[in-house]
Amino acid sequence: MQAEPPDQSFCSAKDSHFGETSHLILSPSGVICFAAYDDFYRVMNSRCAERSHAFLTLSMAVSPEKTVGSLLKVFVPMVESVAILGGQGQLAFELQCLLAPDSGRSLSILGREDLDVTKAAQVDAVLSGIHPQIVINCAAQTQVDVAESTSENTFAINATGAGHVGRWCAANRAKLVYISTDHVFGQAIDRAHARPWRETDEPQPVSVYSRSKLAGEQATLEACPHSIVVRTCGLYGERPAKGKGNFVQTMLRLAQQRPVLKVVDDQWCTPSSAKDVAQAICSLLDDPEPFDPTTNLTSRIWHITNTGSTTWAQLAREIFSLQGFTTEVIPITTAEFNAPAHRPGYSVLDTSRFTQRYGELPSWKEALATYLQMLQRSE
Ligand SMILES: NC(=O)C1=CN([C@@H]2O[C@H](COP(=O)(O)OP(=O)(O)OC[C@H]3O[C@@H](n4cnc5c(N)ncnc54)[C@H](OP(=O)(O)O)[C@@H]3O)[C@@H](O)[C@H]2O)C=CC1
Ligand SMILES: Cc1cn([C@H]2C[C@H](O)[C@@H](COP(=O)(O)OP(=O)(O)O[C@H]3O[C@@H](C)C(=O)[C@@H](O)[C@H]3O)O2)c(=O)[nH]c1=O
Repeated sequence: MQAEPPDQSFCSAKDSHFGETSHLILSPSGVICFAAYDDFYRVMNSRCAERSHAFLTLSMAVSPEKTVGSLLKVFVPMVESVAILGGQGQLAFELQCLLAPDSGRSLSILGREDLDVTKAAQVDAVLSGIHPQIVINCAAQTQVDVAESTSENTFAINATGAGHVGRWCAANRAKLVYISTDHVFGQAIDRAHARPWRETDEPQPVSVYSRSKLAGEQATLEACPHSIVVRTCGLYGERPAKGKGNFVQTMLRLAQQRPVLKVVDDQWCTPSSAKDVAQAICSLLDDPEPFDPTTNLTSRIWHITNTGSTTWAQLAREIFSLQGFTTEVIPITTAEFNAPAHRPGYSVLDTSRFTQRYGELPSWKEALATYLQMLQRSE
């Protein structure tokens, strides 16, 4: 096979598998050449052998100071492919924007109609047809109140379906990320004595949705040794879910209809930008350590939200203030809102384990301002 003529529109991406000194250079045609390092061949050989990829070695007269053009010594297919399940959802949209092909990975976006996680045979057939090295399971029934009256279906998706995906990933040595929720910490505790929940704290889910998500976490971690769980909260993204929307866009919509809105003021959490959380998930994907199968189960759980905490009523006020709306927010209690599902009184997540290793996400106020500016630009 004749090597492709080098073109200069390469981008360089550090590859964490080979440490800081090596660079992978991605050509637009999707092959990867590199500044050669001996260990690169050893690992790449084994990787490509695993995937029965052609591993073409051309002449090997390589030295780091040569130009990209002369460094075209080894062509390898894409080294990692990613499949995102629940691919038509809010978080999946942000992930696919970040994991686009020029990030050095190939991407499969699988909506429910492409892959229904409740159907084990379809999970096996579709994933075996793609053979992703990384699976991000964003598939879920996320309508918390609807879940109260659809327990069987909710568990089939959020828990049993997660197990199907976990088993395929285990059998095919794929890394797996399961997205979970702050709602697993359902206990309504006194705000004055509360501290953010750590990954090692015992969950106390109080709704069908939160119980199904906790079961999904357990199914994932037990089925697949190379899996992690990312718990987050109150996601708002550019493409809200069909059935659920997101709180920010709901508030913007209701404010157009009513001058006064009643919003609960006794649920403390950290509503987060789906884009920021997706960026954080990409940090985890770039680091092999979190997927180390020898770590214990809780070490494979990561809390990721923007920083700070608030109530939904305070968030609503901040939305309207930033938008210059005069909408009045009347604080009410969860009991007064009287929704079908119980919700945590305090579900602020302690994200220090993630931030110590990868850095802090923006504050919830900064994230909200950025999001609203994005919405205004896209109008
Ligand atoms: N939204 C939030 O505030 C938070 C979400 N999370 C978690 O993050 C993840 C992503 O959330 P988000 O993007 O907001 O959710 P969305 O509701 O936007 O997306 C979920 C996607 O899963 C799909 N889906 C539903 N059932 C199945 C199935 N059986 N097989 C395959 N796909 C299915 C849905 O498809 P369809 O549209 O056809 O139903 C939808 O596109 C979920 O796991 C959620 O529990 C965690 C904390 C907060
Ligand atoms: C629309 C509205 C909601 N609320 C309350 C209801 C609820 O307690 C809170 C948030 O409303 P939402 O409908 O956004 O929320 P909710 O379904 O509670 O959102 C949850 O979604 C799932 C998927 C998660 O994983 C959680 O992290 C959380 O984000 O605000 C009001 O008080 N007034 C209103 O006008």
